[in-house]
Amino acid sequence: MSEAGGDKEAGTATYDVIVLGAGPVGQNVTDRARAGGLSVAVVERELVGGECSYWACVPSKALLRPVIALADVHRVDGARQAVTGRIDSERVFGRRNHYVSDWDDSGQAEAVKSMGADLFRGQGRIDGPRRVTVTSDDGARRTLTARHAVAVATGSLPSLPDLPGIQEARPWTNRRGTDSSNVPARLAIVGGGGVGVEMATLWQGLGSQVTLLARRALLPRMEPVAGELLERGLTEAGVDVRIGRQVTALRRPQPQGPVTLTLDDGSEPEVDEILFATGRRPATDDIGLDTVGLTPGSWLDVDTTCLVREVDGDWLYACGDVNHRALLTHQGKYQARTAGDAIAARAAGRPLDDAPWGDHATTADQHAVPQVFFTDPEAAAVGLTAAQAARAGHRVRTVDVPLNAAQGANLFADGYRGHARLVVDEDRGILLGVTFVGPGVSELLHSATVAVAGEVPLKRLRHAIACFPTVSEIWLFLLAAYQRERG
Ligand SMILES: Cc1cc2nc3c(=O)[nH]c(=O)nc-3n(C[C@H](O)[C@H](O)[C@H](O)COP(=O)(O)OP(=O)(O)OC[C@H]3O[C@@H](n4cnc5c(N)ncnc54)[C@H](O)[C@@H]3O)c2cc1C
Ligand SMILES: NC(=O)c1ccc[n+]([C@@H]2O[C@H](COP(=O)([O-])OP(=O)(O)OC[C@H]3O[C@@H](n4cnc5c(N)ncnc54)[C@H](O)[C@@H]3O)[C@@H](O)[C@H]2O)c1
Repeated sequence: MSEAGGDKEAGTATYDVIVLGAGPVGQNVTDRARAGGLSVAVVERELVGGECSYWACVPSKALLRPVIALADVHRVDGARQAVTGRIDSERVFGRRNHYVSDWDDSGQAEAVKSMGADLFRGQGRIDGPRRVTVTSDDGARRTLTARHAVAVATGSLPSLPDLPGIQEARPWTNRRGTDSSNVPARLAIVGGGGVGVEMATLWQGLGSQVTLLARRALLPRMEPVAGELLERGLTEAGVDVRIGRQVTALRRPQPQGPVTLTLDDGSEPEVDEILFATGRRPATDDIGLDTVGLTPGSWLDVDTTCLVREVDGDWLYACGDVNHRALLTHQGKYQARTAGDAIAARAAGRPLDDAPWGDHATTADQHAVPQVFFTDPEAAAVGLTAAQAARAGHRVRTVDVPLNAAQGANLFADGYRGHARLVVDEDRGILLGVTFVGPGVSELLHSATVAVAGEVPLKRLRHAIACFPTVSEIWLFLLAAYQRERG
């Protein structure tokens, strides 16, 4: 009997729950299933901690923070004069290396074991209902059986367009974009979503001449004002932002030489590296989906408890990026906590609390997903945009206020430039969505998330007083503008 309660024999073992993938999401399923008294096996093929810890959220924010801190200091007279040198990219890379533990996952592997789970290193594949094989690097194969559940938390991979010359160009993805310790003199970035704009901010800040190619507006899933202010910020930082441009082909005749791009306007810019930030695909092509009637390489469609809809028997769950609900670590962890608790409840024969906003429901995935892009300015939003709310059939009123209406914003940064928008459900008198764009707004977002998820009536929000002189006082101006507009 292992610590986690699995019965191990030569090459086989049985657990209550098997978790595929030990990223932040897999670890949270594990934690909650263990808290529910279940034995858990966790299978990881690369690093415990996943993409988030080593090639996405953590290294990108470790690299971005010095760039944004420097920009913030330059907006404060008196402090600006004290900072005269250039950014020290070597030290910034050292900071990043510290936060990714030099790509050594032993600390996180220990954390998984300290939950009382067993960790299996290797490629996990579903092999029919409730069964998983694990093939380790040396080819050894084990078979694990789950009494109650298999939870897929295998994340996502970069999705690259099929362009002539793309292989020869050896493009960067989020991997080299976050683990490189060389600053390319000229870097082209394709894609104006979250990865594209954060990478443009950080590599321009570290000294590259960045060209950002976006076929549509920047941050197209947010309110248009976010993309507009960000385009202005990036341009002022020196990024060559080209909206509406597409790459049609690439050439890199010498492996160490420059890359020549062909654009749809016929121009042929030359760069030293090109980074594709053109979205994600599910990491499900080699996890045995065909053995349970699903299509390899597809996103996994789940119900509110994260149970995969198209599989019978209530045993297959999918959490995090792989279910395509919201490709964000915090949202995946929320799904994981919910699914882990639902697995434990089902295993114990307890009734589920899966009505909207119940303990076993991921209701926030539909109504209150918060997101922050750590750019300059920062872009932060929760819930629906005005366009999404109108499409969903709500009777909507939008309220817009420049963030420098709040004295706290001006004291935070001289010449503060930013914007706040409320999307109000006029029938219910509650907020459907909130957007803040400006320096330092990331920490402001949770106030909006509480209001949206809590469906706090606007009448009551008037009594939630923000301190003077903080940026949060923008709530006062937003609510006053709302009252004015309603007459
Ligand atoms: C550049 C970048 C920056 C980002 N920044 C943020 C941010 O600031 N905030 C935020 O909320 N989100 C951010 N995201 C999104 C975030 O990284 C993902 O939402 C998050 O990593 C999803 O977690 P996950 O556990 O589902 O997947 P992952 O973190 O991808 O982990 C999946 C794990 O499963 C393992 N695995 C896969 N297949 C198998 C298999 N067959 N067998 C065994 N193991 C397997 C993988 O090796 C990996 O360790 C960012 C993404 C990118 C690309
Ligand atoms: N701070 C954060 O929370 C954060 C940061 C980065 C990424 N993320 C998440 O990670 C996920 C992946 O981010 P992403 O930016 O790679 O994906 P994305 O889907 O957000 O953006 C990809 C962009 O690339 C464009 N695109 C797609 N194919 C293209 C092509 N052939 N040519 C030109 N443009 C093309 C799309 O129009 C889109 O605007 C997102 O869900 C994002 O929310 C989160």
